[in-house]
Amino acid sequence: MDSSSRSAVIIIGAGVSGISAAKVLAENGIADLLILEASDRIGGRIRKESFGGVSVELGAGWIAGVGGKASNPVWEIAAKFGLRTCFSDYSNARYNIYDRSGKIFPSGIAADSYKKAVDSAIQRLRDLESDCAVDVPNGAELPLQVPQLIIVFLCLNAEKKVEPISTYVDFGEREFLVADERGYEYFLYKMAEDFLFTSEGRILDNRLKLNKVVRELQHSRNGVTVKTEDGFVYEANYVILSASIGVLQSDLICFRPPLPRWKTEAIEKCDVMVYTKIFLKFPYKFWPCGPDKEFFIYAHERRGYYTFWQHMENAYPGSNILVVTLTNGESKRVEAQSDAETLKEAMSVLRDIFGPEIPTATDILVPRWWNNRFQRGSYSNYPIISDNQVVNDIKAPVGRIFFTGEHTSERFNGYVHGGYLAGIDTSKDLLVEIRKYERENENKSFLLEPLLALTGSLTLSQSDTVSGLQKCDVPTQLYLSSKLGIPEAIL
Ligand SMILES: Cc1cc2nc3c(=O)[nH]c(=O)nc-3n(C[C@H](O)[C@H](O)[C@H](O)COP(=O)(O)OP(=O)(O)OC[C@H]3O[C@@H](n4cnc5c(N)ncnc54)[C@H](O)[C@@H]3O)c2cc1C
Repeated sequence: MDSSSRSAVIIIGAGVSGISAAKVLAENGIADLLILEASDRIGGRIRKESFGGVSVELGAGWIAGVGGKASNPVWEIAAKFGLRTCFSDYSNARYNIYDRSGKIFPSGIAADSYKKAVDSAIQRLRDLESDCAVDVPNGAELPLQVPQLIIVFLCLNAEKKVEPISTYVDFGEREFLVADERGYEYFLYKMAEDFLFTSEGRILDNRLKLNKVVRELQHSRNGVTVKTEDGFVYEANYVILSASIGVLQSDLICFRPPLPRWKTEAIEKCDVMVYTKIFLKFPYKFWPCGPDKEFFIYAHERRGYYTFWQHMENAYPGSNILVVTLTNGESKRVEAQSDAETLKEAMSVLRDIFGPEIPTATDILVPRWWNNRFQRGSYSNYPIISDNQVVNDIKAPVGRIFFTGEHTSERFNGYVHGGYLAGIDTSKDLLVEIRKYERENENKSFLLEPLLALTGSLTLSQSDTVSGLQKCDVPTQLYLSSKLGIPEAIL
């Protein structure tokens, strides 16, 4: 058992939603909080790693939704802390489509194919069969993080309820790649600095506990007992759980009593998207560079086979790094094989495009989001045609357990700003609950004391009225609660 006493709130997970939730609580006077994080770092799906002499982002890489009528809060924070970013102009990707023989599709055909791809996406949406990828020539597949394709959905006027992508409607259509040696996660450290004790860029506050894998949440109307894999037990009045939808779908965390059916059904309904950026380091550049060449597409008959490429010269000139993006089935397939096998496949694609003479990559980095038991995927993906009930149920608290994370954001799920805003929302909901509880208890103590004095059977001090009542016998409880109209609170 950990020596720490009961906390007001335990936050599980130190990704962007957990940190923003904790910050709001701290700013509102809940200093007695504890953050339990399974991994050895904060950031969750915001994660940098040194590769090929620069800092690359294995998870979130872009600040998506910039330049619109409202300001993206993550963009504002990044600007405040001077995070280095560069604009990603995807618009030319359509003119850089290579076939298997390395020939670039003539711009007319490419544009036409692109239009077909867009039409195909619309059709698939209308058929309610969208699986987050669309066809390009030869049946290749593009990940839907490519904004132009996402924008397509904005224009949809389908007869069913097809929601536009709120990020682009609200915050704008521009995307900026974070290209900062301190990493995207730097803004999280800066946020944490506001309420946790830090020194020389490190968080030293013992309210943040790393390497604490939560395995069990035992909850009742009196509080939550949190058990971690290393055998520690923590008590809290409330818990905020920010684990991803993939983790909620797995058996990592056991709930006692189990979550109600409406909750588990909603959790199961949300798809998990797997999105993988594979980094390749080369001794020198052999791909075309320039402002309209950052992205290129490989059209292969197999859907999603090493389709979407980006060079990192704009972000880090001279880094000689290429990134290829895979999704879902291809991501899982590649995660299951050795990096050497993946390197072989990627090199074969690049030799198709640029010829046999190109050098072999000297290094490869393959993130494994699907097999990471603290993530189980990259981000949530709600069925495009659905009502808000699923997300509302996923977000709804169960007793004293509150849920947060990008998957609980009705408008911005799947994005960093979705996680950030979800953390704020969840903490605000919890604060309302805490204040309500405090008010009710103040009223109870105020009303109970004279009443109890009258009965002459109990003598309770004002401070222990509620906990004391739990010790008295059931008839007395029933009597008092019916008198006071608070049946649930003291039984
Ligand atoms: C490859 C990839 C690319 C992406 N690209 C973009 C992008 O370009 N732009 C964008 O805006 N978004 C992008 N996203 C999405 C974005 O990263 C997420 O939406 C956001 O970071 C999620 O934050 P979160 O706090 O909800 O969850 P997380 O970051 O997953 O935080 C949850 C935390 O809970 C911890 N945890 C899990 N289980 C337990 C447990 N049992 N006990 C204790 N701790 C636990 C985890 O370790 C994690 O730290 C991308 C994601 C991925 C993976």
